[in-house]
Amino acid sequence: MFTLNAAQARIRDAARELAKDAFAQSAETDRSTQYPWPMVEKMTRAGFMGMTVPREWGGQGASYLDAVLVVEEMAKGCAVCGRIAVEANMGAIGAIMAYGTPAQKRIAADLVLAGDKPAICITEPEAGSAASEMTTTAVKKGDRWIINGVKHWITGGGVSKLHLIFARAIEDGVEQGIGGFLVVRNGANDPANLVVHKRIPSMGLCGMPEAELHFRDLEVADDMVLRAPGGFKRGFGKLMDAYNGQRVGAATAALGIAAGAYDRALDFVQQRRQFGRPIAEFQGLGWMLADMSIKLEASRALIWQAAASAGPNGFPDRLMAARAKVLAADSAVEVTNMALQLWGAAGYSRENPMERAVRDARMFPIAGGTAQILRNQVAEQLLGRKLPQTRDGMLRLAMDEAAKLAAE
Ligand SMILES: CC(C)(COP(=O)(O)OP(=O)(O)OC[C@H]1O[C@@H](n2cnc3c(N)ncnc32)[C@H](O)[C@@H]1OP(=O)(O)O)[C@@H](O)C(=O)NCCC(=O)NCCSC(=O)CCS(=O)O
Ligand SMILES: Cc1cc2nc3c(=O)[nH]c(=O)nc-3n(C[C@H](O)[C@H](O)[C@H](O)COP(=O)(O)OP(=O)(O)OC[C@H]3O[C@@H](n4cnc5c(N)ncnc54)[C@H](O)[C@@H]3O)c2cc1C
Repeated sequence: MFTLNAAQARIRDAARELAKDAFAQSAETDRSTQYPWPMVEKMTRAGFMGMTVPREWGGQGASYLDAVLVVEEMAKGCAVCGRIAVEANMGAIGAIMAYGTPAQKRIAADLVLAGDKPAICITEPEAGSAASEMTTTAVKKGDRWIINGVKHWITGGGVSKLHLIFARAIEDGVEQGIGGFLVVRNGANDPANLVVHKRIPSMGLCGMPEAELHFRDLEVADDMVLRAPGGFKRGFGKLMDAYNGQRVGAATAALGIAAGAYDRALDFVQQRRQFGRPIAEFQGLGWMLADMSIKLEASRALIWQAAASAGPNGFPDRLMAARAKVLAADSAVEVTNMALQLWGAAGYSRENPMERAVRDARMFPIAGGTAQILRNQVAEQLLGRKLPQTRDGMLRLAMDEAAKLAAE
């Protein structure tokens, strides 16, 4: 069981205070679909952007556990702000701080500490869950790499400056594996060959742009290649290792949205009266509140366990991250729906925050590895073996096993 120490409690309390401002503007962010820049400025001043960046690069060297405390509180007030806190502390920035050159770390730290939320560019129209089937290429030409391809559902596309692009690295016509390529976008047309093709309208989290990005002969200098240990051959695995941090962050954003809805439902049922008494007195509603709190506490326990598994310079454990994300994402969908139900028709109104919480929560069993894919990953870790999802992968596995049996 975890108890927060005094420093962690202070971080949580500071975030809880700022989340009041975040809540005050969250309906307008949802309505306008505009990125909440005023809140980003406040989060930057509060030290919540880039808090996990090591001290030597100007950050606080905060742990993943510190960061999830901030993400949960910010997401309780404003789901978009919660997601901003995730990507400003985990995912791309975590990968760069682990694998980057000093120059790359300097660039990334300066951007994030000044309020940038990096974009991580993995998914393609034909490679979603099957992300390793991506077709975006980076072809080496002299001391540069030329990137061509399309990524979609890129969170922050159009507002983010720092981009970590996953692409197939090709040298001398030979594919080397999947690598990470860093590109800084400084404005609408810079670099011109990173095109924000369109914004994808979404159901929830409406102040966060989701975009389709086109790379058309986008040039990346060799010194902006993020080289993880093991080179391109291990590139995808190493980048996914870092991505486990963002999975824990996404789980926490889901938890925060659900916890915010729960708090508001708990208040509501004690105020709202029907049949001459507060609706909280109806046993069926009490059981709903009980189930909601159980799901939230269980999610928080798995999230904190996963965050704490990272250790000082590592990433959260893959199995723990997947478990936490599955539970928190599925629970957020259930808990926000129950919270809306407790508010009755008022919950269904766009004048109140409940319907927004339901829409905001819905992304989490999809993005960051779907609920189904992450269950596959949990099963793989439990069984200690790969569970290939392609037909030829299954066939190869069966043939290997048959060959082994024949040899015995
Ligand atoms: C991993 C998958 C894409 C399945 O693809 P494959 O079957 O080709 O992959 P594997 O053989 O399982 O893995 C290849 C390689 O990578 C290593 N790996 C994979 N996952 C992890 C991990 N979580 N942690 C550490 N290492 C990992 C694996 O061990 C292999 O390494 P070796 O070759 O053995 O050395 C698929 O399972 C998958 O994860 N799909 C989901 C894709 C996804 O999560 N996309 C997220 C996009 S970003 C986003 O959505 C942001 C939203 S947010 O709010 O955060
Ligand atoms: C709001 C939002 C933000 C996102 N942000 C980013 C981002 O910043 N960067 C980025 O790169 N991507 C991002 N994504 C993309 C996200 O990672 C993908 O949507 C996700 O990986 C699933 O891919 P897909 O949508 O193509 O679904 P598909 O892979 O086509 O899956 C469709 C359905 O089939 C199921 N399925 C697929 N394969 C299997 C299997 N083997 N076993 C069982 N079920 C399976 C899935 O679970 C799902 O239910 C975001 C998505 C959303 C919705």
